[in-house]
Amino acid sequence: MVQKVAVIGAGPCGLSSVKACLDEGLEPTCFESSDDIGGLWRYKLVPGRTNIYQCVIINSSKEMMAFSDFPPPAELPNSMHHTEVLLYLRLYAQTFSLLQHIHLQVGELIFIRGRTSMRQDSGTWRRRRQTVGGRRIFGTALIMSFFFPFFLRSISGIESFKGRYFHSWEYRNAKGLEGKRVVVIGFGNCGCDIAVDISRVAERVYLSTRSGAWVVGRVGPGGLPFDTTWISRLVVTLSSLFWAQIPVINDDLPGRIISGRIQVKPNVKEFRETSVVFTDRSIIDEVDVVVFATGYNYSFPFLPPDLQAKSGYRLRLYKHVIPPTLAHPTLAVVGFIHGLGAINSMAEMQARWSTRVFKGLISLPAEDVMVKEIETETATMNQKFVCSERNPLQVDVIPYTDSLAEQVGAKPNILQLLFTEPALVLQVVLGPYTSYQYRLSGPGKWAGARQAIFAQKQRIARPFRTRAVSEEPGNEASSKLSILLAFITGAALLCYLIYNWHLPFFHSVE
Ligand SMILES: Cc1cc2nc3c(=O)[nH]c(=O)nc-3n(C[C@H](O)[C@H](O)[C@H](O)COP(=O)(O)OP(=O)(O)OC[C@H]3O[C@@H](n4cnc5c(N)ncnc54)[C@H](O)[C@@H]3O)c2cc1C
Repeated sequence: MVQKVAVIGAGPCGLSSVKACLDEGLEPTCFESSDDIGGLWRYKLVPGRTNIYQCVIINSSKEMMAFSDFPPPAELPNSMHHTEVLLYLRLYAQTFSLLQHIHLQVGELIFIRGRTSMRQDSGTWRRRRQTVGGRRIFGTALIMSFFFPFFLRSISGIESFKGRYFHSWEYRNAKGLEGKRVVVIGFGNCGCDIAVDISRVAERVYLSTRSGAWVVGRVGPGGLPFDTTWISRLVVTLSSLFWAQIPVINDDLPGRIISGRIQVKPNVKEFRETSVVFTDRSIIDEVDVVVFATGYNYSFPFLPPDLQAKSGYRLRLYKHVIPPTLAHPTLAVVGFIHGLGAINSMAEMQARWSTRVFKGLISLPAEDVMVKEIETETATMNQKFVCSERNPLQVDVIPYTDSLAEQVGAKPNILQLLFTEPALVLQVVLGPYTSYQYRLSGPGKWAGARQAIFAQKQRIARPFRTRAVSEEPGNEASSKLSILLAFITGAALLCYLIYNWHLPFFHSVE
């Protein structure tokens, strides 16, 4: 009998989960509470469950965020606006006929475990609300992660503050903030994006940070996307000790700081009626608006409480996916993961791994072994990364995804490829770490994967080709000269870096 799988949410992780089920011959039904697919990437003027602001541009470049068997259209820009991310998701859903498996506007869902007796877990899941499709029993469930805004209400005096304050979750655009004095609290990606956006119209923006961050631009060497140069198997292996904290991706922030439009401040100590006091005792008066870009907490309200056990700040999930305490491994959490890279490819691999666990093709260790592994991993994670309630977990993206891919049977065999296809190995090891490499072999092998890898540089270059450039001999000579100059500049830069121990394109804001 075909196993039925309930997939909750039709955001990027839900869509790739539906596809993973279909690829494995399972029968998915996806339940989406809103009226459309796309999750967070469907911009709504009125705040909904998941939200983005009007200016959001994706942090990872298009090739780095692509699903493993669906390269984005070459003509899309490398750093896509949220409308283009949504377009990509719609194309993905259409191409793989996912829409027919998705129910929209299903209302709130609660899943309860099926039981064969009072004590015996049957391993099935039953939907409690029956708005769509009547009573349904599912063999397995794939759920996405759900976040809610985290307010720093602990800062004293917020109740006496007479200005306006809100969480970044409510922010859409800078309308209404013209000429205002605004304090943005939080130096993460949202806080920095929003501070930059508001700083174009406000009188002044103050950006408060507790511990600073590395700020990285999207534009890397040669005008190419930064991540396609810096996130390769080789570079990441060589620099794995470098990233204790996920950097802030922002091209405009340094320019706004240097021009004084944004002033960086330390942590907020207290609020007064019209002013904000910082921990260095400096005070900003006549503050009109405070934006709490203080991140998100997660919650899985539809799950039984015993499955919400935590290890450190993270949920206690084996491989960050499956609760170890279930009598039957029939529930997986997909996309509850952070690392230096796009969530899409990690979540997609989690879904591929989960569906094979559901089918019994991957067997899990005994409960105590899984629990021990989770605790050890949590301890290592806490040592290596800056984890907190709002950044509950972080992984090294490549080793983590490889470890799942290995069990799926889709990890690229680099040693073997070295002998059979050395040109491909160069792309896989030195080229951008794109997810097509997980479709070269094994279950889910895609005939187009090899070509997708070889053509990724052309797809990256395509949006830059906006005009015809003449190929006159003069141009050739000047391009040779450019290469020579680039070489000399590179050598000089390297000497400078070694001397000063800095890396380009990174700005540390403390
Ligand atoms: C401002 C912002 C920028 C970001 N930028 C990036 C980026 O550049 N790169 C990146 O990799 N990640 C980024 N992220 C992270 C982002 O969370 C992921 O890109 C991605 O959207 C996660 O996919 P998801 O499917 O898990 O969740 P979502 O996209 O949030 O989708 C979840 C879906 O589930 C539905 N749902 C929720 N509860 C229920 C329920 N009870 N029943 C049924 N349906 C339900 C929601 O309506 C929604 O459609 C960003 C996040 C934010 C907030």
